Parts: sequence; structure tokens; C-alpha cells
Amino acid sequence: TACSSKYVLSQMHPMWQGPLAVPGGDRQSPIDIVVRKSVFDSQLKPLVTDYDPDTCQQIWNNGYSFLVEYDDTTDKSTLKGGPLRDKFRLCQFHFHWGESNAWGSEHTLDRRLFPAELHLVHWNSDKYSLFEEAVMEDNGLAVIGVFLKVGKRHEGLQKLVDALPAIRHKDSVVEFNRFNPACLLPANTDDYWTYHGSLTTPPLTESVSWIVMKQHIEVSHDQLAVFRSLLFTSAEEEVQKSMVNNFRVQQPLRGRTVRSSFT
Ligand SMILES: NS(=O)(=O)c1ccc(C(=O)NCc2cccc(O)c2)cc1
Ligand SMILES: [Zn+2]
Repeated sequence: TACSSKYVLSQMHPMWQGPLAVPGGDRQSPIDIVVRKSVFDSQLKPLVTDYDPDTCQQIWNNGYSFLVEYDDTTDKSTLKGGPLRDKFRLCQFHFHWGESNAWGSEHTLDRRLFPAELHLVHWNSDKYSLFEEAVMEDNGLAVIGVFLKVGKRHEGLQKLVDALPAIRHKDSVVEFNRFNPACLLPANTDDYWTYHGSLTTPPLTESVSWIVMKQHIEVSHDQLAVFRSLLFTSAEEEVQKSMVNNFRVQQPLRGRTVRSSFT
């Protein structure tokens, strides 16, 4: 789908962490969420996700992460509610992780790092007709962030983990059907933080309503190890590099308020 083909055009080198000049740059992501400084907002509603597993199309390695892409030509897999006024269409989900369990997430909670973070990427289909349009607009995108912790095996994730060896190299793609990403959401999706931010990879566009779940999900050490068996490099390259540490460092808050849906 459009939302992901462009991803490969704008993906960056994983070691890139530099202060790439960004126009304005006062609402960059990720951030450290200082829990006691977040402001409860009683107007925030529960999230409403309605994902159709039949819209799942393929899984591929874009040289930065691995993406599971959804058919976003109709409103079949949607997100609404939460801090959002409009309906948003799921286009892909992907993860960020470390080379060790000690770090890997993009957002942090009171500076606490998690071994990995899931991002479910949606665009505003009430206002725009293409991901490419929405990504350039204020709040054109809504991304749900879910922290991963190492613990018991995640049965729903295993189907995805089993597909990874087939996409070890950059630009490899395999068909992937009937996966409902709702299985990757925590039991409690009512408690979250939300703030206005950006994409965490170039072009770092400041168009994202971030929704970071308070409750994490658990995956096993072995499942995370399979993430780390992926490669940044394509099959042709002589030197193979393990796909690890594909996260951006936390960015300045610049006076933004992080709201919470819970007290
Ligand atoms: N890590 S993240 O969730 O912030 C994230 C989500 C989506 C994308 C993405 O789709 N990039 C491709 C892109 C960006 C801007 C304009 C385009 O046409 C395509 C990048 C980062
Ligand atoms: Zn991401």
C-alpha cells in the first residue's frame, strides 16, 4: 500500500540519530513521558479499534524495521475515539527494538526503557484520501505505541515471528494474511497518554497524534531474539548487519503537555 512503499523511500540508516534539521522541530518524537507531569483529561475517550484481519496483505523488511501492511483503500480497519475526532485507517504496524533487553523502545516512561515498542500507524480517512496527503497535515496520522516487556510467550505474535526468517534481508516481502493486530494490544486500552508529535524516522513530519498505552504486552526472550535475527542489509551486500537498535533517541518536549486518559 502507499503508506508503506514510501516508507522504504524515506527510511533512514539505523545508526542515524543526528539532529537532522527539521522545519520548526518543536513537536518531535519520541519523548520521555514524565508520568507525574502528565495532565488527566476527562474528555479523553476509550480507544475504539475495528480491525479486519482480511485486510492484512504482506510482511516485509524495509531495511529499518519489518512492516505488516494492510489494505488501506477502504475503511475496513479503523481507529477512532481516544483523543481523535475523526476516523483513522490502519495502514501498517512495525516495531523498534534493541540489541539487548535493556533498551529498544522509542518512548520512555520516567526514563524507563523497554526492550521494544510496537507502532500501529493510521491516517485520517475522514479528511484525506491518501496516506501521503495525511502525513503532511497536523494530526493527519494517529500512531498507537505499545511497550513490549520480556516474559511469557505471546501466542498471537508467534504467527508473525514464524514469518520473519523468510524476510531476513532488506527488501524481502512475503504474503501475510489474516492477522488481527488487535491481538497485540494490551487487555486495557482505556489507559493511555497522548501528545502531538512526529514520525520518528525521516522525514520526521510533525503530523502524529501519539497514543502511548499504559499497559505493556509480554513477549518471550526467544521471540525477541528472532526480531534480532533480521538484517538491515540486502542479500547482495557482502557485510551483513543485524537489525537491532532501530530506535530514535528521545526528543525535547518544547513545552508540550502530555495528557492522560486516567488518574
Ligand atoms: N516510527 S513511526 O511510527 O513514527 C513512523 C510511521 C510511519 C512512517 C512512514 O510511513 N514513513 C514513510 C513516509 C513518510 C512521509 C511521507 C511519505 O510519503 C512516506 C515513518 C515512521
Ligand atoms: Zn515506529
